[in-house]
Parts: sequence; C-alpha cells; structure tokens
Amino acid sequence: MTARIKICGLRDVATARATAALGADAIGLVFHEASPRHVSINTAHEIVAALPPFVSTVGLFVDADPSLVEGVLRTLPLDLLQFHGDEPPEYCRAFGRPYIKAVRVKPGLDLLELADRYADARGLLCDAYSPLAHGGTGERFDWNLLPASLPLPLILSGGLDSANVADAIRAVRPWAVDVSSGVESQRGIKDLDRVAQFIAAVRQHH
Ligand SMILES: O=C(O)c1ccccc1NCC(=O)[C@H](O)[C@H](O)COP(=O)(O)O
Repeated sequence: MTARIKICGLRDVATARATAALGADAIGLVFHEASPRHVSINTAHEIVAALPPFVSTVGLFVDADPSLVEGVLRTLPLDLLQFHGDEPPEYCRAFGRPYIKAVRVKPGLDLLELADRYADARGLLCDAYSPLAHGGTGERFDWNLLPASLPLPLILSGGLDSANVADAIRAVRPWAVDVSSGVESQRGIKDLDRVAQFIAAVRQHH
C-alpha cells in the first residue's frame, strides 16, 4: 500500500497549491506562534480556499489555549487537528473534530499505552524527541523503538527526506509519512524541488 504524504508547515498560497499539484495528500498549517512555520489565520484561510479537492488540511497546535483552536475552527474548515504538545485525550476530543496525536519518541515511551489512551485519535504521529523544540527539528529517532504493530494508523515523522524516506517506509510500513525540514531550502522555507523529490521517492517505492 502506498504511504500517504503530509507536507507540514506551508505558509503561502502558491507553495501550497504547487505542493498539492505535486501529489501531497495533506498539508499542515502550524498555529504555534513559536514556530518559524507559524501561519496567521488569514493566510491559512487563503491557503485552504485555494486548494483543490481531496487534499486534506491539518491544523497543528502545541498546548494551545482552547480559545485559539476554537477561533481557528470558526474561520477554517480544517479536515484534521494535530496536537503536538502534551495535550491529554480529554482536551483533544473536546473540539468534536477528527484529530491526530503527535508523540515524541524516545527510549522508554510506551506507544501501545499511548495508542490506548488516545484510542479515538485518527492516527498517532510519531516524531523525534528533542529537548529544544516540539517538532520540525529535522531530527530522526530510532525506528526500532516502534512496536511491530499499533492499533492506530501510524504517521511516521522526524528527519525524513527524499534520501531516507524509502528506507523508512520499508522498515516501518507506516500509514503515512510527514515531513517539514527535509523539503526546505532554509528553515521555514519550502523548496518545491525537494517536495517533488520527496513525493517521487515515496511513490517510486511502490
Ligand atoms: O514545524 C514546526 O515548526 C513545528 C513546531 C512545533 C511543533 C510541531 C511542528 N511541526 C510538526 C510537524 O508535523 C513536522 O512535520 C514534524 O515535526 C517533522 O518535522 P521535520 O523533522 O522537520 O521533518
């Protein structure tokens, strides 16, 4: 089965449209102000309105005040919420929208227990742990830390790029792959050649 592809951290209409045209299944919009990929609600609105059908839009939050999430949802018809901090399950489900829970993998983390706690999530996004940032670090984690199977769809993330994503898919067999830094020319700036190479590497794998 082909892994779905989410490109995270889009910040302008032209790049988002081109990313969709290149074959991305989903794009991520970062509403975490500390991120270099942060996008305003206005720009996010323009991006969502400019996308063709069947490209999912994912809104990313990190331990946000619920009023921020509610404000975004009032303005934007997002397909999915992505919670990338330490949000408990009750918080994640309180918005009544489909969500994915991001977890930052390091030795000792019990992913089966987490999948059980977040059983109503649409998927578990497994990213690299870093003490410096919640995500978008370009760092990989040891894929051997993942259990052989999870009861939720696995979205593999963290340090992926066009050179390693085929190996990652072969090793992990994820439902989807997620990338940010690996398709950028500089921090926060997407590079469409790299996006194309990444998507080709995923598709050619199958
Ligand atoms: O992208 C960010 O700046 C970010 C900041 C804070 C929390 C999450 C963030 N990104 C989440 C993503 O889904 C990234 O795609 C994921 O962390 C992988 O990033 P990368 O290793 O750079 O490919």
